[in-house]
Amino acid sequence: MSGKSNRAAALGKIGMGLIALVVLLALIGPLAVPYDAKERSGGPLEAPSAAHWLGTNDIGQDILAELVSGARVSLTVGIVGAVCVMLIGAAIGIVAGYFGGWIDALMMRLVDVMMTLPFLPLMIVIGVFLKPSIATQIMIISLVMWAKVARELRSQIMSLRSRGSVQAARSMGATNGYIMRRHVLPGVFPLLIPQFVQGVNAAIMMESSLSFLGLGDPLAKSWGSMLFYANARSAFLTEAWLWWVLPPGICIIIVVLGCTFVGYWLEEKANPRLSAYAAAPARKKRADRTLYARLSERGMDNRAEAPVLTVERLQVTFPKDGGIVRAVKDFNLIVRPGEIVGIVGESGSGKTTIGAAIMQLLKPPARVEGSIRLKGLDLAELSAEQLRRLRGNRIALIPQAAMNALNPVLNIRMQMLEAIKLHRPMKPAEANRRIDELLAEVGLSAHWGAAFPHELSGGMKQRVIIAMALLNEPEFIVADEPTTGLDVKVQVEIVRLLERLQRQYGIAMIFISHDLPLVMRIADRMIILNGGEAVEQGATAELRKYPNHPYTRKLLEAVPQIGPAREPATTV
Ligand SMILES: Nc1ncnc2c1ncn2[C@@H]1O[C@H](COP(=O)(O)OP(=O)(O)OP(=O)(O)O)[C@@H](O)[C@H]1O
Repeated sequence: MSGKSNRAAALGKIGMGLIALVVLLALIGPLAVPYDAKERSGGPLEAPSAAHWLGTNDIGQDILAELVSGARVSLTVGIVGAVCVMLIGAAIGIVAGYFGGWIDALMMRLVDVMMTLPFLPLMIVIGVFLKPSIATQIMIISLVMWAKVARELRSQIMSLRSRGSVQAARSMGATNGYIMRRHVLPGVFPLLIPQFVQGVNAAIMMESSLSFLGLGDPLAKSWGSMLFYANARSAFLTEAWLWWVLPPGICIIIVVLGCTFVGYWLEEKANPRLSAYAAAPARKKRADRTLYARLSERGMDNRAEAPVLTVERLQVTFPKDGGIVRAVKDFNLIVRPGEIVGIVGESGSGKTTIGAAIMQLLKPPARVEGSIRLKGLDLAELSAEQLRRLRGNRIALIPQAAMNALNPVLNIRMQMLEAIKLHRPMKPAEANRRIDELLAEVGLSAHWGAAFPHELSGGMKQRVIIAMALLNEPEFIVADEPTTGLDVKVQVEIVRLLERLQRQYGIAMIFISHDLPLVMRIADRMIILNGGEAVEQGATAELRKYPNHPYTRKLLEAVPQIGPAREPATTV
């Protein structure tokens, strides 16, 4: 967990402690009969005598009782006020953001008007007009605060509405009610909680201000009304302020600080990207050090480094119709640290078979010959248990069809938790933090962890698969057609994401695809495969400029437009 998240959690605990203190005060409130300052003579307030504090003088009540009673009023107005604000603001924000068009235009103009109205005169006019009471205070608080909530939620809903999964659900004939329930509301719900806490905070402040202005219920003792009476009876001018101004002031500060800390913590929890982004530079630095800084320190490029993966004379055959299919013929491959090697070839050329052979996933009757070494470790010699420990841990696969790779009956977080548990014992809290961090890395907010695969668009599922592949920080990744079935825009997003993460973590990777332009975007080196045979290989830029083999030339000619090739990793 990042330092920032630690800080947020610590502040959250302090905040909850402060709020618990005030709630305790509010709970014992009924036991304390408030001292009725109104009944006292209209003269200046005094500092209480010792007898007063001991409850032995004729007033018979003390400031403490008033403070305790005030906690009830302030909390009630704060919570009820915030509930009203959230209900009005959320209803208007969600409807405007979801339906858009003229409904949105109309509602947002109303929001604009509300936000430009001068707050203080409005409060005084309404308060005087409706007569001071708790109900009036709640009404003023709701009226003044809903517009901000509506505006923030509207923008969230607009971004959720445009997500691929919502579009897909709509294209499958899902009703507005279904989309709202399954896609939109689950997306905004985590944001409502921190907003509510902040709302309570603001409402308590506003209640104090209203009461201080004399717009509070004259019969209900609140901290604000204590300040009102303190002001009205000159306590601010005498030493009595210490007793009549400081205690309610401190109570207000305690509850406001408590809500602010809890709100901050909840916001971090609802949006782990806030902390993930803060943590990102440290992570990058570490990856840079392991890969690029290390290389420049030695004055060597990565071609001089020991390969992460070495494949020598790989042959794969399948029995078919009494004969055999030679799916891979005499294939050689070297992948060095931090390198992406693209394997390109048309359908049936043997790409997936090579990936499966590297992952040791081919079973008889498939026949595999040759050697596959991960940092010198001969994978063919490992036992089934050793291989199990290796897969998903030191080497990971990003499979072709993300839709089939995810378990439809488990939510994303459960699947990611299982992937971690398979390889390393981790406390649930730590594992969950790792999951949130990885989801944020692939551009998904933490609440998607609770989603089931069918709730995710193809691109989102592929992001989840990428996050799962990275969970245990593998040294090597086989990305087998990781963009199949995705539209062109999402394909580019996924490739950029893979490239960023690969650079960030310094992982070696093979990127398998039939899509030559896509491979050229990401790969440092490429291998052109035809009929199970590597017909040509070389640095991407070289191969593009000077293709030797007729098949490579044919493939290049078939590409209408090619984007700039990725610079080799060695030039960094
Ligand atoms: N389990 C199997 N049994 C028999 N033949 C197989 C098997 N798996 C693959 N092959 C054959 O091996 C050859 C290479 O298949 P492979 O799936 O590796 O190609 P590919 O380049 O990945 O194709 P695509 O891009 O369509 O996935 C094909 O001729 C295929 O028919």
